[in-house]
Amino acid sequence: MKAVHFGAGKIGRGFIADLLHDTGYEIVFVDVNEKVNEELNKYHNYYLYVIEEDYRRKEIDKVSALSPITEEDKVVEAIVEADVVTTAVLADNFPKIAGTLAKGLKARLEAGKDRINVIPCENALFNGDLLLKELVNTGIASEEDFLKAAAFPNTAVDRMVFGTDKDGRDGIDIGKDHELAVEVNKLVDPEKLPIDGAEYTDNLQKFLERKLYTINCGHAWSGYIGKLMGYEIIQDYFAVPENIEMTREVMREVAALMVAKHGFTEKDMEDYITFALNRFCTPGIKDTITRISRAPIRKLAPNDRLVGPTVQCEERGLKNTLLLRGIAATFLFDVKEDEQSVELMKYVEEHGIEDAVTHFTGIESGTRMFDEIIKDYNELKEGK
Ligand SMILES: NC(=O)c1ccc[n+]([C@@H]2O[C@H](COP(=O)([O-])OP(=O)(O)OC[C@H]3O[C@@H](n4cnc5c(N)ncnc54)[C@H](O)[C@@H]3O)[C@@H](O)[C@H]2O)c1
Ligand SMILES: O=P(O)(O)OC[C@@H](O)[C@@H](O)[C@H](O)[C@H](O)CO
Repeated sequence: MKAVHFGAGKIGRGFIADLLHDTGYEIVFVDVNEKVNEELNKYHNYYLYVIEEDYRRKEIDKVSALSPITEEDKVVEAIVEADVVTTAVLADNFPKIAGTLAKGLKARLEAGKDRINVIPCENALFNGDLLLKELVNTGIASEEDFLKAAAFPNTAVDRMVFGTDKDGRDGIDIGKDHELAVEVNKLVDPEKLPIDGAEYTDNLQKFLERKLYTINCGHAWSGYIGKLMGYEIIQDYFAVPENIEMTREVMREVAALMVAKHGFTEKDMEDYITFALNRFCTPGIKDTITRISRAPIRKLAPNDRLVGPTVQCEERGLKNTLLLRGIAATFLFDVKEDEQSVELMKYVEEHGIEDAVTHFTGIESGTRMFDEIIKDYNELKEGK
């Protein structure tokens, strides 16, 4: 069996390819990073190291890599021959992979190939729908044709993964726990599950929102607030018990929403928060705030991890005080190496914070939430 996977980064190699490999697929990675591609093509294997098992080494073999820039024809051929396609490139990069993927799917149709599962593994609500939209935007085929060629289930993706240099090779440290939840009803054949070790659900939104709005929200929130407190490594922030409690409180705001909206029990949510915080504090790992809070414009989108739960709490009359403060802190995330941070800072400078809040979050001026964000922003800016 053959898999084509876009994005040989940390989640790509450290999680998705791990599951694909254990399912029995040979994996062709498609990545723009020539150095990673060279190493994959030189050794046809790489290593993962399981953090909680004293960094036990696990080999992933039968791999190769192609560049979508210099070898697009070969990528298209590989898609034609593939049994499954997956992605982990960051959802912001969907427009960049869409052209090549669209050509591959069109070629499958022309070759009379069976419908294939295209499974995006990105932190974004409804990532399958988003990817399909980008494919249609290429104009290479119609939505109807793409749906004839492939199924695009939405997913939720969760694993700790960190790049590492060990044994003179580029490897990945991985957490033992993981979750790849896939919308089963959108698969080509819900009876034929394409990836072992994934979970298949017909109520993805429930699990997706719990993950994105609790783990990723708590994570990003801690990064934005932590950076203003002077931290660079998130484990240093979590080394202080008061900080853990502050993050627990913001996650509890989300938990109340998950209980009200999705019917999780309060205990389910308390356990989930504890699980998440324990993971954030795993001894021996170092995760930078610039990574966990990366791409702030994506993270400020109306249905993403910060604004999504904040607005839904407001609509249900639930507390969102800390969530609002986290949104305000995001507008102060000033990191020169992060393209979206640079764009965000420039927008605020040119248009003012009031305009920026509505522009990026969709929260209108004249609302209580808007006023709170502006108040918090001004306080945080003055170092209060
Ligand atoms: N890192 C985590 O802990 C984690 C956990 C769960 C989910 N995620 C999600 O997984 C996805 C990948 O994140 P990551 O941490 O692996 O990022 P990463 O930066 O390590 O990997 C992304 C990879 O995509 C490649 N890429 C970018 N543009 C491309 C293009 N046009 N064509 C082909 N390849 C391209 C990059 O070169 C890189 O190798 C994201 O959506 C992220 O939100 C990450
Ligand atoms: O990948 P992002 O930028 O959407 O979010 C950053 C982190 O919160 C995220 O990568 C987590 O570490 C991961 O989702 C845990 O499974």
